[in-house]
Amino acid sequence: MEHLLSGLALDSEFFKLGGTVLGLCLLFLVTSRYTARKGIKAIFPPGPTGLPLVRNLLQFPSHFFWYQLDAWSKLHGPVYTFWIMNQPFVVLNTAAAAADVLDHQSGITSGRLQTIKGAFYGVDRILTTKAHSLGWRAARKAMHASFNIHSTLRFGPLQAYDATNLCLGLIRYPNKPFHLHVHRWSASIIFRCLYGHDAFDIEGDDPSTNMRRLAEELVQALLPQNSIVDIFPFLTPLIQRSKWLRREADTWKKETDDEGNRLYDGVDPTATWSTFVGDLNTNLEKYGLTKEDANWLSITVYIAGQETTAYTLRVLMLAILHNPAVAKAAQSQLDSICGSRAPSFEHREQLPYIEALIKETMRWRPVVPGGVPHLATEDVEFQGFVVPKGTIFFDNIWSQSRDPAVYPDPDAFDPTRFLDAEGCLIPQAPDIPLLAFGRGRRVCPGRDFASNGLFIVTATLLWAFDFEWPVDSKGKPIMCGTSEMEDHVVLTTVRSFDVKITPRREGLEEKLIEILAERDTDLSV
Ligand code: HEM
Repeated sequence: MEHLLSGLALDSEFFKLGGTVLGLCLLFLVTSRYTARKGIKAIFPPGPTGLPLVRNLLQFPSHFFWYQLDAWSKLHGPVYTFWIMNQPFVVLNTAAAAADVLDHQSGITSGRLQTIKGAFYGVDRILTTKAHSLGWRAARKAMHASFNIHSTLRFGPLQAYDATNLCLGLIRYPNKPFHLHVHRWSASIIFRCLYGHDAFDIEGDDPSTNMRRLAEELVQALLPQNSIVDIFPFLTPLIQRSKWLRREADTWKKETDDEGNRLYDGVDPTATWSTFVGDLNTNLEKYGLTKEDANWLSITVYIAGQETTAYTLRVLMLAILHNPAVAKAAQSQLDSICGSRAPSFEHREQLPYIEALIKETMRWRPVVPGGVPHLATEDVEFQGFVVPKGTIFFDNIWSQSRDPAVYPDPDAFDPTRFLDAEGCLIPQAPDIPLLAFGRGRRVCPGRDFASNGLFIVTATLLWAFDFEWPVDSKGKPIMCGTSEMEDHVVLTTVRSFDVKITPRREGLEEKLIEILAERDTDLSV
């Protein structure tokens, strides 16, 4: 009984065999909330055949589920359905299919799974997992006010500062693993735009440690195999009545609430860039939020924005190391536009190759490859199919990004696919946005902020350094393969690897210190 809420035999052979997969949102393995409804004639897209009763459950790998979704897409085409028990999952494998369902019908395809264990953890306070409701709308509105394409520019100076600080950290602490540098960089940016304060130092305290731990605990707690209550919902009243059975969820909620409030109440009033929390606090009434909502929204922004951005930069570095010609082309454009001046946002329009490099990184190895599942809140008709309310849609970003009809030779890493013959960025087709950020009403609200941060950091890194694989004692490069990915439930990134950096400019360290001083002034203006 002890682990009733916290998990059913985590190592259970049953789940090891085929059960686990779908991260935060796929808790419905056995007890789906979906019930086939009388009165409508459902026409599901055909998909893989499964076994009686469990259907496709045992065909699911316990890790990297998007590779299985991709393999099925090769057999069943742009859309197919797979089933876990009686729960249908419709997988959207082309940008056109995803646009048809998630963009053009977003009013009825923007729900999220709600699970019993999730309710114990209070995940309806987290924007990413909130139902498509008035509360979700209020939180999105507040988020949009700070992170829309225009307002997010106010964080530019701090993103430029932290990009420079990352470069300085790489020079000063060359033995520190690259992924830790990157983690500090992305945590510092998101943290500072939320709460203010100074940039994180690479060797000092990491003020985001607690939040990161709590985020990881939540992801683990909500894994399908860790949620017996979603498998046997009749246990719900028992757990509701027992503090002892609820204690893990209650402890998590309290700790997260306390940590969030500590950070929220400690927002730096001297920050000159108008912090997200500062804006929320001033406008609670306008956004229709309580202080508790605002606290949880800030927590969400940290959780949703930190790893995704860091993981993308790790992939970008992997791509550069495997494609030195790409790094050279980017550096040649940087040198001709910026010369000895560090790149800034003012140079952005003249650096289309950097933009293309970032887009290609997100296409080549999207860090949310299976998307975040959307729930149909009404019956949905598309392409001759009728999919009932309660169906879960997978925005299969992985397969969409490697559709050869849209991206010829999809395995190649080639930023020029986003450029025209003159080297200018090709305008985005309406149904093919940057796929990595998802779709419809749920599209990532931090996408402009993330793109800005990735632009300035990529430009600054490539302006400052040459990157190579380090070598072993025999002079052999210590490489990481392009498919050596890690599975982080709904996220993925490349495994950690070392990088050899060589400054591209005389006196780079001093120059970076000067730039930091200038950028510090920009921050205080
Ligand atoms: C490269 C970095 C990032 C990637 C690849 C990424 C990707 C995504 C994806 C795929 C979704 C799901 C969209 C859908 O359901 O269709 C999402 C949702 C979300 N993202 Fe991002 N994201 C990134 C950075 C950020 C940042 C920096 C923030 C915050 C400033 C953020 C905040 C959110 C939030 C709050 C949601 C949930 C939206 C909702 O459910 O209504 N993301 N993101």
